Amino acid sequence: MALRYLKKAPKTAATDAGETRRIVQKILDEIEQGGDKAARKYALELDKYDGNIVLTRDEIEAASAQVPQRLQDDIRFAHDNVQRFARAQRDSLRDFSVELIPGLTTGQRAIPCRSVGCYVPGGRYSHVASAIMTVTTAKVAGCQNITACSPPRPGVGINPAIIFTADLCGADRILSLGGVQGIAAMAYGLFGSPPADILVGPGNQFVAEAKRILFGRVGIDMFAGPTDSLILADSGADPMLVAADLVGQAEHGYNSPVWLLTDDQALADKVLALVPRLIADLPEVNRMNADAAWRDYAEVILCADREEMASASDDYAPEHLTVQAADPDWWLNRLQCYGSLFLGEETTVAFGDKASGPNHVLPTSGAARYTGGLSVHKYMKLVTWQRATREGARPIAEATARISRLEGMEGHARTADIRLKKYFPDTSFDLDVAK
Ligand SMILES: NC(=O)C1=CN([C@@H]2O[C@H](COP(=O)(O)OP(=O)(O)OC[C@H]3O[C@@H](n4cnc5c(N)ncnc54)[C@H](O)[C@@H]3O)[C@@H](O)[C@H]2O)C=CC1
Ligand SMILES: O=C(O)[C@@H](O)CS(=O)(=O)O
Ligand SMILES: [Zn+2]
Repeated sequence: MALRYLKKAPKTAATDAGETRRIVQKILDEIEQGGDKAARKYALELDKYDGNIVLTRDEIEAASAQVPQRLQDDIRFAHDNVQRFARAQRDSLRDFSVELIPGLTTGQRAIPCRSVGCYVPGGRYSHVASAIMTVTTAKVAGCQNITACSPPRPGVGINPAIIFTADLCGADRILSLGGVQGIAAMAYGLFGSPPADILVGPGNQFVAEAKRILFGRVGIDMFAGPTDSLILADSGADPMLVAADLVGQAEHGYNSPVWLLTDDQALADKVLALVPRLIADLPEVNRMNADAAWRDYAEVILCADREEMASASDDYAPEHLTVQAADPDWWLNRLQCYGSLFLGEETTVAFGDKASGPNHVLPTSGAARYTGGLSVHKYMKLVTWQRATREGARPIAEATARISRLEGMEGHARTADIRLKKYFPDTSFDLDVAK
């Protein structure tokens, strides 16, 4: 059966992409030319901030002292879970060596990137949890030089809880800069920071586009832009929990899609009735975000059965995927495209967002078709090495000479010839390509 849209979105992640690209490219170009001064200009223009950019130790201590003890304890609890999950990831990655043929030993090493730039979003909300996710994971990976940046609030600076968290998790430097200017400062090495080898962290469409444009010149974790979330629910799901979870993630921003796929029309109807009520009950900023996201980006789709639900879900490749349906193991085995999966109503996306351990920096806008979320592995380069004895080199050199000649690469072939001649002077080799 064809999917039946009970609610179809007029907008998608591609809406306004060209305009975003134009804006971001202009800011990047200006900051590359103008350095610190141009970055400061944008901090003033976009975030109404002209204060100190690189936080001093005194400023960090003063900000930390403003964070109430219980909140500090909660942040430490979340940090501990994220750290333990990241350590398990690091331990799943191992160096190895293998003798492929006698005398030829090859190997893999995982080497952490030296210099990391962590973006911590802070425009609409104060994303303390994002500081935990990016900085902690870089630290566990073994990165030596970690810079974090986050948008200052007008005239005041970064939210104190973000400063406390970035420092707790191991940031070596904190910059009061948001958006494209923050990303540019870390990529280009402004304000005395070393240029980043890799930029990580989530952000709005401007931040995500800046990372995308800079990719190649620096590494990036992935395209982690406006949050999106999909729920798979069957007739056994609790409509109130489904509706609350959709609204919970729609509050991220006016462009944060939420999608519901179900094989039960009665459930869909109840959720469709509940969502506007839950949105109306939110505080003002959250309500405005969720209202626009629901109106412009949300979809509710009726499917024939769970197989059709799973297949359609893989096409969306959502950042967050929640299953509120029977037989969680079936879904775990069947689903293939998502950033992070939440099985059963006892867990929910917000748990992963804030405290449970698996990273919340995740691929958006369909990027989950080809990548997972932020992990220790994203900060590590998997490099290879090889060494050989003269006997081990012999068959490799023979094959190399002939393959190189077949390709027309005579210079390559001669690097093999010269070794065979040196190591086996009394042997003659047929190193020509067969005519
Ligand atoms: N994919 C993921 O893993 C996660 C994604 N997010 C997403 O991060 C985003 C956070 O967005 P925000 O609250 O906006 O904070 P943000 O920190 O990403 O962006 C704020 C900055 O945007 C810049 N900006 C605002 N308007 C601009 C304009 N017209 N032109 C150029 N620059 C402009 C300002 O410089 C400001 O500092 C949300 O979309 C949220 O869904 C958040 C957490 C995780
Ligand atoms: O996209 C995400 O992962 C966000 O939902 C994380 S948070 O809720 O902003 O912490
Ligand atoms: Zn969230």
